[in-house]
Amino acid sequence: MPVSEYSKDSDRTTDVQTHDQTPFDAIITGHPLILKGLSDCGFTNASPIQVAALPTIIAGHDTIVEAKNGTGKTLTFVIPTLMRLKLEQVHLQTIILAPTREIAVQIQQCFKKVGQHLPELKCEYFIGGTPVDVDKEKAKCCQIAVGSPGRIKHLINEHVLKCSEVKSFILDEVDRLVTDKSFTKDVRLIDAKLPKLKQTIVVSASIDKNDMSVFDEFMTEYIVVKGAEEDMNALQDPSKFLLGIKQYVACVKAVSTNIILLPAKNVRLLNILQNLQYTQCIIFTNYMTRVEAVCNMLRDHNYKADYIRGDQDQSIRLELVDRLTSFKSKILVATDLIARGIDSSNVDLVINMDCPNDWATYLHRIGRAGRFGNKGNAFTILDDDKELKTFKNIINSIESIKVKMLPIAITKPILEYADNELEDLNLTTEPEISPIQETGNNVIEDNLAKYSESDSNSSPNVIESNINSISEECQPCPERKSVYGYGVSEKESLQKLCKVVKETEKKLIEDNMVDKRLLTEDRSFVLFDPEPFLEDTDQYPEYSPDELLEIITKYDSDFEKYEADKNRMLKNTVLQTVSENEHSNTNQVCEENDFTNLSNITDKKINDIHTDQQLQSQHDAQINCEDKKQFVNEVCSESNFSSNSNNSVDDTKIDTNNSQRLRFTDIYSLFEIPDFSLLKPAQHDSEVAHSTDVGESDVSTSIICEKGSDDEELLEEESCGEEEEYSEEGDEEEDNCDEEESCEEEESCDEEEYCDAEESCVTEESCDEEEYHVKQENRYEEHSDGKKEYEEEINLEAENKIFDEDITNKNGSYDDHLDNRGIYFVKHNNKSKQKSLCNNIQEYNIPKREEEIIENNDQQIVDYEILNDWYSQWKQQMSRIQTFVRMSK
Ligand SMILES: Nc1ncnc2c1ncn2[C@@H]1O[C@H](COP(=O)(O)OP(=O)(O)OP(=O)(O)O)[C@@H](O)[C@H]1O
Repeated sequence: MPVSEYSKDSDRTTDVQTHDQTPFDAIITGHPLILKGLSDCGFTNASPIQVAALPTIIAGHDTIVEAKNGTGKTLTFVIPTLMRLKLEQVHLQTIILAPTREIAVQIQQCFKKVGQHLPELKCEYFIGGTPVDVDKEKAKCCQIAVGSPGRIKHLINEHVLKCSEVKSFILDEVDRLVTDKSFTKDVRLIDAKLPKLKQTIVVSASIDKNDMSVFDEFMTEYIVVKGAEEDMNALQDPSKFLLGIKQYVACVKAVSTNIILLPAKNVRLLNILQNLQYTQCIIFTNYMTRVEAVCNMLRDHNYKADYIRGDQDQSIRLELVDRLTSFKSKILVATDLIARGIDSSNVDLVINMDCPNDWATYLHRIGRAGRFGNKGNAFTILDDDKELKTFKNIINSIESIKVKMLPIAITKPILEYADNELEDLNLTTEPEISPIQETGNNVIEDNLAKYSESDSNSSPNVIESNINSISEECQPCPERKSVYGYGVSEKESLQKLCKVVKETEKKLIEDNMVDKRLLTEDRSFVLFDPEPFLEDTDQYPEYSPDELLEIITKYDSDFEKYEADKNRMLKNTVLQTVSENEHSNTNQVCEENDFTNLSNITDKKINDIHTDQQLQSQHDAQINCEDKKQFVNEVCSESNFSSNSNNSVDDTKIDTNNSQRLRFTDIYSLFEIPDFSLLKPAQHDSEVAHSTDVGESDVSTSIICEKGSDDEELLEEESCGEEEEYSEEGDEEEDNCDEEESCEEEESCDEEEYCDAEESCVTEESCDEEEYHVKQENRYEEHSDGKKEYEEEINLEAENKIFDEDITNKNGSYDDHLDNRGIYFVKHNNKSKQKSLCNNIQEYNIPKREEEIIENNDQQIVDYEILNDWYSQWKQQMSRIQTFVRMSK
């Protein structure tokens, strides 16, 4: 039934009804204009959470507000904020943070509506993706600032938003703001700028009990207010789910490849849409790339559909949300960008095309339907194997959830199925199948294990040599899909690889080889070869590591069948390298030259390949020689870097008492990632200087010169989106200023904190696109100004006080250019190197700033060589990791 037909108050669920209707004027006294505003918006009676929270918040207590989606939490802070506002004073009095720009705009609109009779009210939104100049104007006489943390932090740091008179600080969707480390830093920074004496209100529908301690940081004493529990109905309804939403799972047969799975899900989607009446629908997918595809598919079937995702221009995004909330769009296909907060009262159908990443995401997604006690339906389309299991695991952690299974063949309109006609989703999770029972003829048996067994005469590889310690720890559930060795699951394995990547980056940062603010979590993994995982390789750089991790994890093993020959060869390539390392370099300490030495590139690579060929022909006579040649050519042409024989670790330094450490070391060795912990930081400058002296300038500039190279393209492609948005939106000044923030962050955030933030990105199962986008946004805001970064590098003293300065000067753009290409800054003290760099820059019509550089006494300049080497090597390492991932399926 369309919402409009049952939207009378009495038809709403008890989620939003108190047993004795409480009119707002019973709670709010002395504010007739606010009451008038409420009444004009159609808000007469308060919802249970409003009844519970308003008195506490009006009384000035720090408060945690937790209530189901769509039950009216926004008004719990909008009303008290308006009540305490000193309208005659034009300075900033309240700051409200939200994790997405769209939510921020929505909150600001709510203030405007409820405060429509307060002519002096000045409530503005401040979000990334909009011109910062305009924000600066708006900030001048703003009383209530609502925004995304990045932009608000920026404006505070620029002293545009002045915090000294702020009386209340509100965090909407607080669980996101305080658990997503990319927000946490900003939130902390903002909080630190606000007066100690203020009221803090935090709000969410999904506060995890385990995360409560984090609030101690923001509030000393607080009151927790929960909507449902305060309400009489709470006893019957302790769950977090809205009573008005019926939840269904619709399965499709698990098939061998994603390429088949997606069309199968599309069929199911169409099937649902055809068998259901709905007013408005939001379809969520986990992947940015699918949003448009699903939307186009729907349009092909004559559905009126829009799509929204994070890489769209901000004005388009806002327009799309507006189309949804003003009921102009019937179906909106979206990423998790709008999973939270967005309120469109006519949405009564939510369809998940993929399994949400966690219970909170599921909760928020389906909470887009059933707003304020309306009824709605939520469907989650899953394959009947892995995805179904994952889904069960996710929702199992939520109390009182009821999900029905939709029959495979829908024979009548879905809502005509009586409850007893549909199976309950059995939430008992099935135990993982022991991989041992599945070996035999299975094509996806553990290639690594197979290799170890079948080729026992060959030199032992590092994995094999450490099998015992690993299996001891992981027994009794060994799994076959491991890139790590026996007893480690594929997922765990991949997560460990992810950690290794992070660990390596961290060490690079610690050794001052790269600038930590430019080494982001997205950098390394974009260097994976996308070909086997994604249909549309152009989209590849848009994936965050966590998304990639998930893609890889979910990637179907049947691909092995198609790529078997190639994989076998790659397998041998890697194993042979491992074997060589084991033999020849066991006791060599990894040296920094491993990274900078690019000599013997092609020869060594060809040698590797030849060795592989021999090995391959011994092992597999079926491989076609022509294919092999082609493969060799492919590898030679795509790789400009060879395995470096010095890249082994010193086995004697492995701490055998620490299996975790041991495993990391194995991986370093296996993938030839130098163990940076064995590097002496002091070596850095001298070694770089040495490599500069031997005339590597060609190499050093190759990132700049080889415009067509893969690395180059990837870097450009990745940075291009940022640049586009950045320049289009006129955020230069913002980014100028953000350098200050970075400095300040560096001062205030210790290394550990930084590492935590990095780590968080690793452990999240999949980075949703909203998150990705917001992270990107934060990154632009923090990092985009290469010039500023450069100045930081060369002027450490200024760095310490930069926060207090009002930086408005605009220098040349050459460093911007560098930054936009994703190239890192590295300290260096070689002037000739610096000069050649500047010349190269000039070739590309980039304004040069040679004098400025040379005049600098710190002699710290940008060095591309090391970065080029690093990228090349990293790329190769990543492709090897990927190869192992493929092999091990
Ligand atoms: N007292 C009220 N009477 C009628 N409608 C209300 C009342 N309070 C809120 N609403 C409406 O309910 C809808 C949901 O409110 P709101 O967006 O504040 O929910 P929420 O709890 O913040 O949801 P979410 O957790 O999804 O962000 C909005 O359309 C709002 O206008």
